[in-house]
Formats: sequence, C-alpha cells, structure tokens
Amino acid sequence: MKKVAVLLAGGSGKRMGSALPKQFLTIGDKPIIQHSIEAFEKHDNIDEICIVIHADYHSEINELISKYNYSKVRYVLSGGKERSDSSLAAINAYEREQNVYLIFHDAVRPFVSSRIINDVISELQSGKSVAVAIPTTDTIFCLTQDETIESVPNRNLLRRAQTPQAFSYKVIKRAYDIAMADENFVATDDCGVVLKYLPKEAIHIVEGDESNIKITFEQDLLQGAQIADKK
Ligand SMILES: Nc1ccn([C@@H]2O[C@H](COP(=O)(O)OP(=O)(O)OP(=O)(O)O)[C@@H](O)[C@H]2O)c(=O)n1
Ligand SMILES: C[C@](O)(CO)[C@H](O)COP(=O)(O)O
Repeated sequence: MKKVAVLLAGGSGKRMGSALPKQFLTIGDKPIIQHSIEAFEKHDNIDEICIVIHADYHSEINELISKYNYSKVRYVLSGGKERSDSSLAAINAYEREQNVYLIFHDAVRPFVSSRIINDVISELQSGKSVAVAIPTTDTIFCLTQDETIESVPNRNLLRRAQTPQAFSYKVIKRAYDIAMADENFVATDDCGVVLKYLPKEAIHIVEGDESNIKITFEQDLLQGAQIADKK
C-alpha cells in the first residue's frame, strides 16, 4: 500500500503570538514546515506527501514547493477550523484511492527522525494502527474540575503523545465517519478519534524522541534552534 505523509499545517499558531503562522517561522536555515517536508521527501519509504495548509497561505507553500522542487508533494489542501477538520480534508482527498496508509504529522514537529518514520511504517505494514510517544519523567496529576488532585496515575503506563499518528485509510475513514455523526465531537489528535469511535482498534506505540518537539510557544524556537544546530 502507498505510504502517504499528511503534513498538518492548517493552524494559525495563536499561542506563538506571531503575525505569521509558526509553521513559516525560521529555525536554523529554513522555515519549520520546510524541515518537516524534507524529513518525508528524503525518506525512501514515503511515497507521497499531502500538505494541509491554512487557507490564507497557499501562495507561500506553493512558492516553497516549486522553489525546492519537492517531487513527492501531490496535494496541497486547505485546512479547517480545528486540527480534526484538517485531518478530514486529507482523508477526503484519498476517498478514490483508499488503498493507502495515512501518516499524520504535525508540520510544527520539524525534527521527526528517519528512525521514527521507519518504525511507524514497519508497524503499519504489519497491520497495526500506530502512535508515537515518549515516557514522562514527571509524575502526572489528574485533576477534578475544582483543580484539586483526583488521582496520580501509574507513571509507567503514561506516555507523552507526539506525531506521526498513522492508520490505514479504511480505519481512519471509519473512525471519522462515526465521529462526524456525533454532535459533541471534539478531538485534539487522530488517535483520540480512533480510540473513541473504534474502541476495538488497538493503537500501538512507537518510541518517539525528545528532539521530536512541537513548536508551540516562543521559547520552543530556542530549543528548536539548538536541535537544528546539532543535526
Ligand atoms: N485547524 C488546524 C489546527 C492545527 N493544525 C495543525 O496541527 C498541528 C498541531 O497544532 P498546534 O500546535 O495546536 O498548532 P496551531 O493550531 O497553529 O496553534 P495554536 O493552538 O497555538 O493556535 C500544527 O502543525 C497545526 O498547523 C491544522 O492543521 N489545522
Ligand atoms: C497531536 C499532538 O501533537 C500530540 O501531542 C497534540 O495533541 C496536538 O495538540 P494541539 O492542541 O494541536 O497542540
């Protein structure tokens, strides 16, 4: 089956607070989204790239793609209001093919490694749905609504979610079809959608790494620059 990297870049980066969406800010020598495109463009096991971009930024991304001649980019789609709307735009684009794996990645995680992508693909090819995550070194508190501690979950069973999150087309399409019929639907990631609406579908964990950070706040740019320096 074809392996498609879906780069989610439809957000506006409110928490970063810059006029330009954070995926276009520069780390090291290139925009964040360019690091992410290249991680998949250069990867031998990725067949195709689908970029989901904020509707107001098509010209910026098209300029980048033609300047560097990224040959694997097949689609540039407009994202939606929520991350899940952007994922759905990609799922809909593959409706006619179906025989694909969709590997969803936050475009603002520019340092995803080749090892992570390899591990994700190898799990997909053995028929699994896949998430990338790392152990937590902090103890995590679960709170009540009034912000007192409700529970302290066993840390050995806790992981911090990263991306990629990857599924066969059929699995992710089925999960979103059910989700779209739920008027209370809300999700921060694609694993959450599969877990809630296809509870029998096991999602297997591939170990992420500390460099696979999500650029969210201004201070993350500094950490990103340090990671870029070491590459
Ligand atoms: N409607 C949206 C919202 C988010 N994303 C993408 O999902 C990834 C992770 O989201 P996040 O870090 O929350 O990005 P933003 O939504 O841009 O940030 P913020 O929440 O601070 O506005 C980003 O690559 C972002 O562009 C998307 O494709 N479509
Ligand atoms: C998918 C994700 O990156 C996993 O950590 C995260 O949930 C995205 O959340 P955000 O609210 O869009 O930052």
